[in-house]
Amino acid sequence: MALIPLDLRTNRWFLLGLAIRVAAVVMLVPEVQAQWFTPFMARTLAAPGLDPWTGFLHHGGQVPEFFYGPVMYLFHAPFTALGLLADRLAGSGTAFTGIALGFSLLAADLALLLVLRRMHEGQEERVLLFYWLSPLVLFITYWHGDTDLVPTLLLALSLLLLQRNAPRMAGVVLGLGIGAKVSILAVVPFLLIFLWSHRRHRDTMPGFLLACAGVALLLLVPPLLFSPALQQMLASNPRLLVANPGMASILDVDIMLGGGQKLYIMPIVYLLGLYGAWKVGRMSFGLLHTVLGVAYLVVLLLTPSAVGWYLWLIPFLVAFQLRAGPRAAGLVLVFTLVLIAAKTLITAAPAVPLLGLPLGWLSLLPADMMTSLRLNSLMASVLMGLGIVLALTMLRRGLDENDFFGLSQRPLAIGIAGDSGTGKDTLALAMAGLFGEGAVTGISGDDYHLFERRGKLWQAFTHLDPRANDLEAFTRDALSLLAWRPIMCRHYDHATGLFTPPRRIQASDVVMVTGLHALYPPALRERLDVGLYLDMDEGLRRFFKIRRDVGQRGHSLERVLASIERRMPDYEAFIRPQRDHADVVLSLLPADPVLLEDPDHAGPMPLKLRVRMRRATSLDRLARLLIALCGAQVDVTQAGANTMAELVIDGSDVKPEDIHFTALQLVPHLEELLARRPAWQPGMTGIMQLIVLLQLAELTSKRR
Ligand SMILES: Nc1ncnc2c1ncn2[C@@H]1O[C@H](COP(=O)(O)OP(=O)(O)O)[C@@H](O)[C@H]1O
Ligand SMILES: O=C(COP(=O)(O)O)[C@H](O)[C@H](O)COP(=O)(O)O
Repeated sequence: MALIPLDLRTNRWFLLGLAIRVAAVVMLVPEVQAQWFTPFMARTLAAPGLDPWTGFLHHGGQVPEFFYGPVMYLFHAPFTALGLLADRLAGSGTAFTGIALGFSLLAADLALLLVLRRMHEGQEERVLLFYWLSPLVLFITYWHGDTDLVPTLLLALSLLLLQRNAPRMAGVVLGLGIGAKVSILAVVPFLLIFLWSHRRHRDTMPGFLLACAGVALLLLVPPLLFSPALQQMLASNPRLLVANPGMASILDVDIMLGGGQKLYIMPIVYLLGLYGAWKVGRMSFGLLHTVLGVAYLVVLLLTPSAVGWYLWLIPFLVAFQLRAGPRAAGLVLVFTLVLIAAKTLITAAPAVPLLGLPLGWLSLLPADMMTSLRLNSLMASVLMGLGIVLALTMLRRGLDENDFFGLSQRPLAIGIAGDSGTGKDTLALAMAGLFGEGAVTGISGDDYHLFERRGKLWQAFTHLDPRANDLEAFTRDALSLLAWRPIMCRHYDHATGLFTPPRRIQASDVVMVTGLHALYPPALRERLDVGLYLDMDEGLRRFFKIRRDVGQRGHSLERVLASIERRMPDYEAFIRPQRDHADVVLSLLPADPVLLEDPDHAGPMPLKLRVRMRRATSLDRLARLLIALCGAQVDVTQAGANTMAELVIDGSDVKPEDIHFTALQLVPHLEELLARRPAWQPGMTGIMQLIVLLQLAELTSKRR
């Protein structure tokens, strides 16, 4: 129990679900476990060897007994070995071995709960409701006895690792999943399409694929080569391509083409699913969960599949219910209950050795009703109908949300304008941390200065004069990147005041357009999804600019002071007016202005942040969360007829994890939408990241 987090150990719903599970493991003996899995584990562990499958057949085992890969066997071995020992000591046949197998599944069950809680941080209570108390999980695992929880756990863990920017580890875990049950292979093309759809993930694809393939081949090739029995068991697995008389196969659904030829529906639907995923473009995590869930659902609906396969839906049904709210939960519950009723009609109820009762309400029904194909077909038809409604609902919801980055087919465009030293580069760098290094391409107005530092023409112009900058090229190149076209652009090196040779800049999922004039050209401004203007307190700006330009850019104090004074008219004429075109105006203010009087002050500079927003719903909720979760002081002024809504936030010791938790409250499926866990900055920079993210969320909700 020590592995279980305290908040779970004291949660009544968790304890209820645990009690149900333990009672089921002790009291019920599912037929598939009694007939197949327990004898296989008992016999092979009684005579351990490198090839348990052949050993089992030599000891009179029947096929198909355990048509899983070595990982499934190794997962259950520790628990069932203890059960076998208990049976040896008690002389109780395989009773304890069966119970031990049940507890082995309970361990996988608990691990999957923990994985889903990490995947949906901030929604742990509802994860308990939608997963831990799911009738489907209880029915399939503890009533019917399938062991699909193990590959489902590995699949969910692989998705969590992808979400946590660990693609190589995700590949290893997915390889283990394939080593548990080969059918997980069906997921791999969808994950590759997801990775490919994010330019920042493309270079991680080889690592992910090699790790997955390497682990899967290492686990499956040797046993398959050297164990004819395993070949026989896997090949006879009724769910694979080989159709077995009397048992369902994924090729059961077909259309006769005459002349004995058939058109198998499953391969067609699977390929259409891959094509659909490819056409979506940049896929959020939420949409990846949706695509995988719908793909599995379609496979399940099109094949009278084993009950266990429905477990693979669980992580995606949980994600769907968390995002889509009560109506979705109701739809999933109805689907689940009809599924359980339909499957109960055709599968055996577990034995109850302790009570000796023939369990199952079915024994109360007239015998002929049980075998009536009409009832069975009716249930299957209702299930198909509900399944199609569920699949369409999941797909619509997933596609709607996928628009978080604006149209998922094009880069997101964020503009940051402001005077020199107001924090444009600092904020752009912070936003790159939010979206992921490889996800952001930056284009800076400084690179479009017309002259180098020593140029004589700086006598005629200041940098703030649009005529001293090639704003046409700046606009043209920014729009090229936003159309996914690469550009060739030189760089203005502030360390030397010289231009570097042109270099190729490739577009990515997010394009940050920063510079003195980022909101100046109308053609550029109109294409931005969010326009930010940094309006730093002038005293603070001078303090920061002097410290930077003298310390990092090699200017003399006199030159910087003279430049600041000389630029004031152009600031008023060309830079400040951009503020009226911004969606958000961010102003860093000194929390302790006295510190500015000491130009040599090298310690921390406590800051406040004033935020003015055009699009500002849930302003009060944002303020409340910043106060409650970030420990900040917040003053709110609602928007007026001609004024923007305003927040003044004070709290320079705001921690990144508090900002992350605040963001999850405001944008619950944040990580799914960003397809990663964002890296937050401390203090007011982190708050600025949050404000920009909320603007993007507002933008998407408006587009829906
Ligand atoms: N959010 C911030 N928090 C703390 N200091 C900042 C922040 N933004 C800017 N600064 C300070 O101001 C200086 C200038 O910032 P910078 O991003 O280079 O401005 P710009 O790109 O607008 O010229 C930085 O060197 C840094 O010391
Ligand atoms: O005003 C700016 C813009 O840069 P920023 O907005 O980053 O301050 C710089 O002074 C010029 O680019 C020249 O740079 P340098 O002083 O290196 O010649």
